[in-house]
Amino acid sequence: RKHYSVKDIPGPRSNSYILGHLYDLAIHPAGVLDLQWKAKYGGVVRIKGCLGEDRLLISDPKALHYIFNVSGYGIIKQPFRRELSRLLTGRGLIWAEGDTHRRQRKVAGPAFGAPEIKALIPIYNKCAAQLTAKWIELINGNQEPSVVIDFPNWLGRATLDAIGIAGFDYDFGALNDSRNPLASAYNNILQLTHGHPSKGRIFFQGIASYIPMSVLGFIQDHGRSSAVVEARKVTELANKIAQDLVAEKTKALDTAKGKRDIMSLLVEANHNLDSRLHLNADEMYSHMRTNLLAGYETTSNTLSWAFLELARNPSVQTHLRQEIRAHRADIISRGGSEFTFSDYDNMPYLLAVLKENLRMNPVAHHIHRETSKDDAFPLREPLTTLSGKRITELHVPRGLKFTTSVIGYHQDPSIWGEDAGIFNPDRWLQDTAKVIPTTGVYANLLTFGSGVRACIGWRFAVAEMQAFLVELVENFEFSMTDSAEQVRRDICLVVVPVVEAEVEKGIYLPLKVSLAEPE
Ligand code: HEM
Repeated sequence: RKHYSVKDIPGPRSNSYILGHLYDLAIHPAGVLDLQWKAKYGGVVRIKGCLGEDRLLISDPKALHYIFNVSGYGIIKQPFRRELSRLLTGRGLIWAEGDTHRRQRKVAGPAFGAPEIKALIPIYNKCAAQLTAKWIELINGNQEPSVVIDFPNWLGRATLDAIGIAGFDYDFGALNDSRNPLASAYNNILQLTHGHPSKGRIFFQGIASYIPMSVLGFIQDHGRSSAVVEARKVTELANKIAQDLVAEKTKALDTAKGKRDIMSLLVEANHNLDSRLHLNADEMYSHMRTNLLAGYETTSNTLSWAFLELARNPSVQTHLRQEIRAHRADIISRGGSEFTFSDYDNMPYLLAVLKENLRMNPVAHHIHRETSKDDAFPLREPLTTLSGKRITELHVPRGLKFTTSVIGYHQDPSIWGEDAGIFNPDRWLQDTAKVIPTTGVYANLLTFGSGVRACIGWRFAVAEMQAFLVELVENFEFSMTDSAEQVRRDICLVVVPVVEAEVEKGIYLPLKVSLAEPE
């Protein structure tokens, strides 16, 4: 065990024995400490958990490649985090580990392939067009030529509708304020359950791995704290709706074929499988809750950050609008009316803006893991230990908790160039954009994770974001407001915009929106 220790790895001092760096990491804007520490200590930093526990914060590309793409199920999710996730998502993909995960993924994966997502494009286009119609109404009803729009609120409702219809053939009616109980339940669920963590909650999470799973499970199933009670209510409601949807889709198997939503495809795939692979009823309901939670606020907040970047960079906005209009003219000239999957994929500047936003604004800025055995992480940058040894391989003990720093990796100048900290879509149009592939399922980025546990919905999210960007940038111009100038990146499971002087508003990003001038 002597050789498998991280005690000799340099890192910042902690001022709190009880909370280590966990509280600092939770209250600082996302990524700030990661970048400071990376600049000082390099791609592997020793940080403190609760009660003096040693952990690591890792952004070294070779180590990340090993963790995500080589180790397979040898590196696991932290068990207490899986148990906490069970409360909101049940025993679905986010919770599952090892063979159970492999089996679930095999059944669920095919519904997220490229042809399946291609078929969903008209749904995303329609949801984006509905949002446009609403904003035009607001602008027309206003004396000024522009209105101030709270982006996460509007994009949240539009993307909830999109995932409802494309994911389950279920209409939340969120854009139309239909007061659907499930929509209200999921609206801001993350802020309710993960926002403004107290020191007590951080300490609880820090030591949760020492609490037996059965006790943790009991707290979740019977606890009285408002976050836990609310999460149980949401679960009950979502399970009931999932039950009805699965029943309806199972019935539809014998009659009307042809539904292409993710859940219908899953029900169909499950039906055709032999019983060893089968998802049971509980797993099917969990799958719906998992996709709702994993696919909704991630997408809407990523889009909110994209529009902030566009408002800050008017020339990027203009360039993108020109590309969209040229493509629109093409589509009309060939007798079409809508953007298709291949239109979106043949718009280099759109892709550059999308990727640059995913690089600068990864909403899952930390991905947490644990070693399941004594292990060795290879390093790209040799590291000098506290005792003066120079190492190119890091021996880590079994049970070590560590965090991969997505922002640290995304802003590594040795990969992305000296201007790695700046939003610059043009980098994706240059040859240097073909950087040596390191890790990630999309664009060499870790925004969607990588390896066996990579985001199952990344194609879904990319296509959906393309549809919203194209529709909204074609129709509107976006500019900054005083509040938007003070936006900071708060951590609420995902990274969300919060206005410094208006914290009480929660997730909030007001931008000025006016009709785009015709060409
Ligand atoms: C911009 C939008 C999105 C981002 C940034 C994102 C990010 C991520 C990341 C980083 C992971 C890996 C977590 C880990 O390794 O611990 C993940 C997993 C997952 N995501 Fe996404 N996601 C997005 C959209 C979606 C959508 C639209 C869906 C479904 C419709 C979805 C479903 C899932 C599921 C089910 C998992 C768990 C996969 C597994 O463990 O096998 N995500 N996502």
